[in-house]
Amino acid sequence: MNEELFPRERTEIAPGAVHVPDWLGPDLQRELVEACREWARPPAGLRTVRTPGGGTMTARQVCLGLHWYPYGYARTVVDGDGAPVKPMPDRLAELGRRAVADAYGPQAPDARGRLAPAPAYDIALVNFYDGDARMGMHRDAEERAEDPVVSLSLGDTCVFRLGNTASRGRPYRDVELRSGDLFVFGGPSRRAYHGVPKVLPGTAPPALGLTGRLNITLRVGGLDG
Ligand SMILES: O=C(O)CCC(=O)C(=O)O
Ligand SMILES: [Fe+2]
Repeated sequence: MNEELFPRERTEIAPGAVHVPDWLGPDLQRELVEACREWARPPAGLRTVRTPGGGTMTARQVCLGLHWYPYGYARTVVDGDGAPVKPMPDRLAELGRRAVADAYGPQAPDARGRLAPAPAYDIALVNFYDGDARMGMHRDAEERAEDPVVSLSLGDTCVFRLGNTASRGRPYRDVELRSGDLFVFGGPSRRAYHGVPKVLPGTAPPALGLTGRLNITLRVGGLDG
C-alpha cells in the first residue's frame, strides 16, 4: 500500500548509495519475517551483542553464513552460545544479486567487453529493533570484499543515516526506510559511516504481523583463503 500523493521514487542518496522504495512486495515481506523468526531460534539464534567497551547494542542480532561479532567474523557464535552459525540461504544470496541489479541498473561492460561477476553474498545479519532500539554510526569494515552492502527493511519505519567515509559526523543524509524498502551502498559509499538514529514505533504495515523493525543486511565477506 502506498498512501503518498506521489509514489516515492528510487533515489541515489550519495554516489553508490541507492534507496529503492517498496522493493519487496507484501508476500515476500511476510515470508522473510517468518524466515527471520526461524533464524532467531537457538542454537545460534538472536542475541544481544556486547561491545568491547562494556556496552550492549540495543538492536538484537542473528547472523547467517558467517558470524559477525565486535569486530570480526567467525564460524561459530564466539560471543554467545558457541554453536555453529546457521548457513546462508541460497534465496537470500539470490535476493542480494537481484537487489544490486535493480538498484544500479544493467552494468556497463569493461574495456574488453566483459561484465563483472554478480556479487556472491555469503553473509546475512538480521537486526531486530524494538521501539527504543537504535544503531550508532559505524562502518561495515570487517569484510575484505568491496561488493555493495544490501539492506532490506521490514516492519516499523526507521530513520537511516548515511554519512561520509571520513568521520561519524556531518555531512550525512537521513532517509526514511519503510517496510519493503531496499537500500544498497557500494562503490564510493561502501565504507561510509551509517546508523539508525530512530525507529518509529507502530508504523509497520498491520498485515505483516510484526511489532518492531527487522533489517536484513547482506554482505560479501571475501574472507575465505
Ligand atoms: O538496520 C539497519 O538498517 C542498518 C544495519 C547495519 O548497519 C548493520 O547491521 O551493519
Ligand atoms: Fe552497518
